[in-house]
Amino acid sequence: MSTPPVVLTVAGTDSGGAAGIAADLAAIGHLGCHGACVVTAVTAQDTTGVHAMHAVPIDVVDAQVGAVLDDLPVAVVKTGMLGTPTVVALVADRLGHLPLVVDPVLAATSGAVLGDGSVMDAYVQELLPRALVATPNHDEARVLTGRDDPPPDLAARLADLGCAVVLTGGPEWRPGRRATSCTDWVCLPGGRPEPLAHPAVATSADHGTGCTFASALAALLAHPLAETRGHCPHPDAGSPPADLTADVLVSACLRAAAYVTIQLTTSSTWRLGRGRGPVAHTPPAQPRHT
Ligand SMILES: Nc1ncnc2c1ncn2[C@@H]1O[C@H](COP(=O)(O)OP(=O)(O)O)[C@@H](O)[C@H]1O
Ligand SMILES: Cc1ncc(COP(=O)(O)OP(=O)(O)O)c(N)n1
Repeated sequence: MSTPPVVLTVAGTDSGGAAGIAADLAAIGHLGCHGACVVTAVTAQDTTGVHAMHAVPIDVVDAQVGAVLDDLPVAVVKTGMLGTPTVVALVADRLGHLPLVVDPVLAATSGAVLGDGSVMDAYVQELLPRALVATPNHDEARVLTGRDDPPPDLAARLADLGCAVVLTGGPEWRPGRRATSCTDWVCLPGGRPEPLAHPAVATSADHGTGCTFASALAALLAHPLAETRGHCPHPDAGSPPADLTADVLVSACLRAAAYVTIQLTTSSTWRLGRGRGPVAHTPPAQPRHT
């Protein structure tokens, strides 16, 4: 195997091994990249919720960033739980010259707040304008825009900040009806939102799905970006790539959603924990060809 592209995840830990760094490093590795990590926060978390949180001191976050940048040719940075506006600003400042896939984590599905209003403001003002791609879910998009609009309108509004947007959507369960599909909305700055639909997996083992999708997308973008920009983008290489075409983004989104679907199918028969179980982080099973 040739040298893999490096994807750096900047995120929090989940003691239950479902979301955050655990999900990120598994997806990044499964999709042929080397994962490096900067830990921003430690959470005491399980399948039922988040029980405690500790923000890693900013000088230690900064030292982790420095250690990675000094030694490894980072192709893409993926961000998850950043936790404080200071960490959001540090990422924009120290990593803003690299292609950034920003998952603007503000809350866990269990309801726990992982980023408050000041973090939300920092995303809008400092990080999203420098990102290559943002991957909010519908709730995060509503909070970031302050509007309660349909997903395609929110995707277009966020893309006006200057980044491509993949607004993710899990299955919509309505009383008496089983959802059969999920729709993600993709929008490039100045472009029209396009729906990408894929089959829904019926499962309650989906904790960590958003982290897994964003990391899979980062890994799948790292391959073409490392190829066109060279394997070792120097920290001073300049502005983020203008080479993210709609075709490249859509293809990476479809493949990231297919990876998530395979992992959700695997974990759908597991019985782990008392709440929403983890999405599988075991090596992916081959998709079935009928
Ligand atoms: N039950 C499911 N079956 C298939 N795909 C799913 C399912 N739930 C979520 N996904 C997909 O996983 C990705 C992230 O989902 P989403 O639920 O929006 O993340 P989050 O955990 O941040 O809310 C999207 O591509 C979404 O369509
Ligand atoms: C440490 C940590 N980071 C992120 C999340 C959110 O995870 P996500 O996959 O977006 O969604 P849920 O799994 O919470 O539905 C988290 N819970 N913990």
